[in-house]
Amino acid sequence: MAFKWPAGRGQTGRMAEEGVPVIRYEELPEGPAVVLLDQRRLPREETEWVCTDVPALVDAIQSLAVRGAPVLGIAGGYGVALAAARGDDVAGAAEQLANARPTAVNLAYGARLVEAAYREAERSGAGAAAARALAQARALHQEDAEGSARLAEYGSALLEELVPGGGLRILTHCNTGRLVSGGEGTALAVVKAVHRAGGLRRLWVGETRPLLQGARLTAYEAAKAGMAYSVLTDGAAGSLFASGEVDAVLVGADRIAADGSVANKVGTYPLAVLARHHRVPFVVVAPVTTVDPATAAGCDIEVEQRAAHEVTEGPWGRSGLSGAEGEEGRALAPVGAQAHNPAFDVTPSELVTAVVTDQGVASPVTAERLGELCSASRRQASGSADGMMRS
Ligand SMILES: CSC[C@H](O)[C@@H](O)C(=O)COP(=O)(O)O
Repeated sequence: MAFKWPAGRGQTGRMAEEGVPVIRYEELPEGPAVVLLDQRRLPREETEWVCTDVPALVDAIQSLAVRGAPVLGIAGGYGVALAAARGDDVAGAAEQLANARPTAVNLAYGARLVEAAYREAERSGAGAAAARALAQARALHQEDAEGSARLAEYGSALLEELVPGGGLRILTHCNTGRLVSGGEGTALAVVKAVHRAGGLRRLWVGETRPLLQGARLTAYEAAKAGMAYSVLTDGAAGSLFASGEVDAVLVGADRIAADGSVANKVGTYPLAVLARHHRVPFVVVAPVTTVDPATAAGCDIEVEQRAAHEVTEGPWGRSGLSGAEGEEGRALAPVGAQAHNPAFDVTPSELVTAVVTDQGVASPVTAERLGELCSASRRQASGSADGMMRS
C-alpha cells in the first residue's frame, strides 16, 4: 500500500533543519514504511509518498517517485529491510526490487547487499535478521552520503586542473543532486562545491526530455542553492557549445561497464560528441558502486525502454508526474503515434575525459584504472563489514 502525506510529517528536529529527506525508513504506528520525497510532484509540491510494502515501493521506483542511481540503491536496500520487518518473502522482495528498473546497477546492488546481510544473520532468528538487514540498509545510506562528499572534493579539484581560473560555465544533464543521493549527489555535488567556492559563473541545465529531470529537479536544486542557472532545451546545447559558452560538462551515470562505457540519461551521448568536437572536458561523476565489472562493454548494458505516452503526451500525461490530482494527460502527438523512448544512452570511454569516483579519478578512462578503483572500494567495504560484525 502507498499513500501521500505532507512533507516532513514525523521528522525529527535535525531532519527538519536539513530539508525534507529524500528517503527514510520509519517505524509508523501502522507498521514499518519507506518514506520518499515524491519526485513526481516536484517542483510544484513537496510531499512524501509512504510505501508500506514492497509492491508499493516497486511501483514508486518504476514511476520515478524515487529515481537516480545511488538513491535507487538505498531504496532497494530499505525495500529488502521492509520485507524482512514485515515477515514477507525476503528473497522474492529482493528479486522484485533488483529488477524494477534494469539500467541503474545500484538498484540491484543495494537490494542484494541487504539480502545477503539478512541471510548471514538468519540463523539468529527472523527478528535479528531483520534488524541486521535494516542496519545494512542504513549503513549503505550513510556510506553514500560520505561518498558524495568525496565526489565533490575530487571533482572540484579535477576541474581546477582541467579548467583553471574559475568563473566556470558548467553544462549538466538530468538530475544528479541531493535527490539521487544520501548526500549532495554526484555531478551536482561537484557543481555545488564549485559554487560555494565562488567559482561558478553559470549552470546550464539541459531540460532532459521527456520527463524533464533537468528542468524540474536540477533547476529546483540550483534555485535552492542560489546558483546562477539557465534551463535550455536539449536541442539548444549544440549552438551553446558553438558560441563558446560551455567550459565543462558534468554528468552522472547509471552504470559504467568494465571497459569504461557510460550509460546515463538519454541525451548524454550527444553532449559527449559535442564536447569532443568543441574541445570541452566531459566529466562523469559517480560512486564506484556504479562501476559494474560484471558488464564487460557498453553494448552489454540493458537500456530501459519506457512507455510511448511519456513522449507523445509529455511529462504531465499518464506517466503520473502530475502536480495536481486528476490532471489529464495532454496529447502532444497525434493519437496513435508510435514513439521511441529509451531512458538512457551509452557513451564510449574515448569520449569521456575523466570518471570521478569516491575512490579516486580515472583519467584516461581505462579498464585497468576502473578495476583498481573497484578493488580499493572492496577493501574499504570488507573493513567496514568486519566493523559491523564486531559491533
Ligand atoms: C546520479 S543518478 C544517474 C544519472 O546520472 C541520472 O542522470 C539519470 O540518468 C537518472 O535517470 P532516471 O531515469 O531519472 O532515474
